[in-house]
Amino acid sequence: MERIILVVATRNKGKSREIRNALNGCPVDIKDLNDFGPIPEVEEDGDTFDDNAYKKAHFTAKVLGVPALADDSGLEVEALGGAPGVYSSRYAGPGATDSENNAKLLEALRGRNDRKARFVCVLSLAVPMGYALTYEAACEGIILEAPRGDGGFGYDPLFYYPPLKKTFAEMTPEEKFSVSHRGKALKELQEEFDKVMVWVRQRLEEERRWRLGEMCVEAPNDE
Ligand SMILES: O=P(O)(O)OP(=O)(O)OP(=O)(O)OC[C@H]1O[C@@H](n2cnc3c(O)ncnc32)[C@H](O)[C@@H]1O
Ligand SMILES: [Mg+2]
Repeated sequence: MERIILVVATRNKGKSREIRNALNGCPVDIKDLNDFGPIPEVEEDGDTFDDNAYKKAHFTAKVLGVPALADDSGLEVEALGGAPGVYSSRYAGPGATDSENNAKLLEALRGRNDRKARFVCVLSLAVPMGYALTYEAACEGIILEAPRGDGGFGYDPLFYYPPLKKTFAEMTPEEKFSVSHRGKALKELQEEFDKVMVWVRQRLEEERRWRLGEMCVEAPNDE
């Protein structure tokens, strides 16, 4: 049987590495956005991780004509009312670097004792016609007063995970995968991967027949 192509729809190298490592060995041909010509960026204007994950996955699947897996994730800090949340990648402004975002977070929490936070990850796997599967997970921790460790990406050096007494940036990739928001969501996807591939094949077949006018299926609402 022909292998399914799955494109990992992220421009974040840290995320891409974690997702590709997790799916390595799964019966699918993993591609990333660099394997295709340049495609426009999606505007991440949804109010929730869920909305943005679906938007990125569906847009990419539609443009490239192959199933796509997107990740929308971020950090929710309790004392900041859940900020930076869906704005995590641009907390310090459009195009902000990880260190600018981290500096802004430290500033926002300066002098605060309540430093509880959680990382959230929503994965959306969409086919070109718009059907999608969703996986979601979170991981709770504490925001430190200064960065520790040089692994990982994003807010990892500030995110301390008490059960392992390490920040995400001090963990090996395997340790981070075993406890992180993205690791947990990816494990759920891995566990039912065979079923997911059956579902994808069915949707692609429906789509093919639908294009040929052989059947009348209702496409889900497109945004
Ligand atoms: O949209 P794509 O192209 O996937 O890449 P992005 O970096 O813009 O990703 P998001 O829109 O989902 O923003 C998520 C931000 O949250 C942060 N983040 C998410 N997961 C993280 C993790 O595992 N460790 C550290 N920071 C993380 C990081 O700053 C990301 O830029
Ligand atoms: Mg983004």
